[in-house]
Parts: sequence; structure tokens; C-alpha cells
Amino acid sequence: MSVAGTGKEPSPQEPLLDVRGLVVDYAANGRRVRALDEASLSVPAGGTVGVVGESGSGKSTLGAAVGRLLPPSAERVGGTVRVAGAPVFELAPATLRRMRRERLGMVFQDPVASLDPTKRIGAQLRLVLGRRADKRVLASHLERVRLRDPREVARAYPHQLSGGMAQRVAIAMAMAAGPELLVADEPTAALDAQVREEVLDVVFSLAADAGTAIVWLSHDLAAVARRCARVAVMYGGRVVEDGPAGQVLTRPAHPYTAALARSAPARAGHGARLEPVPGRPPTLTGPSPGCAFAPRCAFAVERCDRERPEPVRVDGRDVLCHRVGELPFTEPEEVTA
Ligand SMILES: Nc1ncnc2c1ncn2[C@@H]1O[C@H](COP(=O)(O)OP(=O)(O)OP(=O)(O)O)[C@@H](O)[C@H]1O
Repeated sequence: MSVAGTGKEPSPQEPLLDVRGLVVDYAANGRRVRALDEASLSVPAGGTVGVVGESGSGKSTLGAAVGRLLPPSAERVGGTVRVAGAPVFELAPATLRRMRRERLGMVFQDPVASLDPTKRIGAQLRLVLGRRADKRVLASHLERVRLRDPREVARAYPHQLSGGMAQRVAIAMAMAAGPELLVADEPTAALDAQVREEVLDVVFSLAADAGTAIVWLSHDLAAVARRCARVAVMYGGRVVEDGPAGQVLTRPAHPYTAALARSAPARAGHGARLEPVPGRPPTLTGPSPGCAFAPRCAFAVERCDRERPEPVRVDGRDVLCHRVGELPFTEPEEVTA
């Protein structure tokens, strides 16, 4: 969609993934939590988009909504999700299953949880590839994720694999059917640094070879910006800045992105919680009346508390900030290391 003031026409080509104004609530213990508060994201075929934000910003909810895999306590209150033009929340069950099987791959932080503990890896892979996949075909899929001894891995049960191996298996399964879109929800968060880089190499090179688009959900802005062409920054259930990765990282336009860039995890130390700015992210119970970041924002003015910002296009990005363009952010240091 063209954004006010830019005069740019929408691309005639339909995006592969188009999330618009998505609103999702969870109902827990008689309380409502608004996890997505009109989140929008669009991903072209073959594109790589990193979605970053603090814990609770809505990344996992957005990722799950792409496959209509929200838990029963979640309710889509509004908005749409389209994959290759198909409205995911309107599809009949059989069409939805086919869409997931043929177009979508998903990987999660805990690979063992996504594998069946009672079945050997080869048998699980065969469920994706079809019963006719012989040992050689199974091994070739496991080789593609750079697993050594693929035949032995095919004979193993999930609990016999290390975390890094299990994650490679989960990736092999997610990529086996040649999906058009891979949604990866922090799949490397539990891995040590070296294994993490190896797994990232595997995913991004497999996806590039297959023309698979990636939506990579992560806390780590700098790591995501190194791998993805575009970065979408989430806060309070909305995408607050969305643009080319290098620009978003080095010349953030939203005050929250600037804070996130300054607090690269490399500085926080392993396992540390990121605390980009004083205060905590909001837990919304309904629509945010203004900008959800305003209470923590050093640049907030009165308007920010009462008026919801709409996307403004600046410098190649879409930014949700009333003061965009006025704010002089210096280049964050050390984040590209
Ligand atoms: N099953 C659930 N029941 C109730 N509230 C939930 C549930 N899952 C998520 N939420 C709430 O929805 C909001 C968004 O959570 P979500 O997990 O999507 O964010 P996230 O950015 O992925 O966080 P994390 O990085 O910690 O996974 C948070 O306020 C969270 O507490």
C-alpha cells in the first residue's frame, strides 16, 4: 500500500505474505491480553525479513498467526493474513492443511518439542517427503543441513541428538517440501554461538537455493540485520519500523529501534535480558490509545499519549512515530561487530 505523502504506487506484484492490521487477544485467567494491536507486515517471494523486538512484543503470536497456529486461548479480533493471496483465517480445514504442507515451513526455538519422541528421524522425515522416499533420499535431505553421518541420524530418536543436531533435523523437515515461506521463531536462541552461526548459514543458504522467503523472529537486531534484507521492529504488538536492514540498524528512525540498536545482545552478555531503555514493555488489554512506546520514550510529547501513530514513509522505511524526521539519532556504535 502506498503510504501518505510518498506518492509511491503499490507494487503490482502481490506479496507472498501480507499481514494487515492484525489484532490478536489472549484470554487467560479472566484477563485479556492484546498481543497484536494492528500488526502489519508484507514479505515478497524469496525475501528475507527479520522481525525483532523485546520479549512480549508479539513476535511469536505474529509467526503463529501466519500458519493459523495460534493456541486455543488466542482470538483473532481483526485484520487479515494472506499467504500467496489466500486468506489464511478464512480457509476451510483441508485447504489450510494443504497450504501449510505445500507453502509453509516452520521452525521453533525448541526443536525437540517439534519432533515426535516415539519415531525415528527417518520415519518423521518420510511423513513430509512421502512414503516412497528411500534411504538415499532421506540421507540427502539430512546432508543438506550439513549433518554428518546422515544415515545414522535417520535411525536415531530425537532424544539421541544434541540441540544443534535436532535443530538441523527440524530445519531439514521444514525445508523438505520446498516451502515458499519459512517462519523461524528464535530457532537458534538455545544454541551456543558457533553452532548458532552454522545453523544460520544452513537455513539462509538452503532458502536462497530454493527461493524460499524467510521471516526470522528474534531478539537480536544486529544478528538479524546481518542476515536479512529487511528488518521489521515490533513494539506493543505493532511493527513500528520496517525497512532495509542496514539502514534500520545504522540509522534507526524510531526511538525504540534506536534504543534496541544501542543495546545489542553482544553487550548484554550471554543469557542476559535486554533492557534497551528504562521501564518495561506494556501488557496491553485493548488497543493502545496512543503510541505504546510513549511512556518509555525520551522524545514523547503530549500527542504521543493520545493519538495512535500511523505509518509514515521516511528514508525507505515505514515508521510509526509522530516525531519521525525530527529526531536526531546518532549512529549506534559497536552493533555491527
Ligand atoms: N498463551 C498465552 N496466554 C496469554 N498471554 C499470552 C500467551 N502467549 C503470549 N501471550 C502474551 O501476548 C503478548 C505477546 O507475546 P508473544 O509471545 O507473541 O511475544 P514475543 O515477542 O514472541 O515474546 P518472546 O520473545 O518472549 O517469545 C505478551 O504480553 C504475552 O504475555
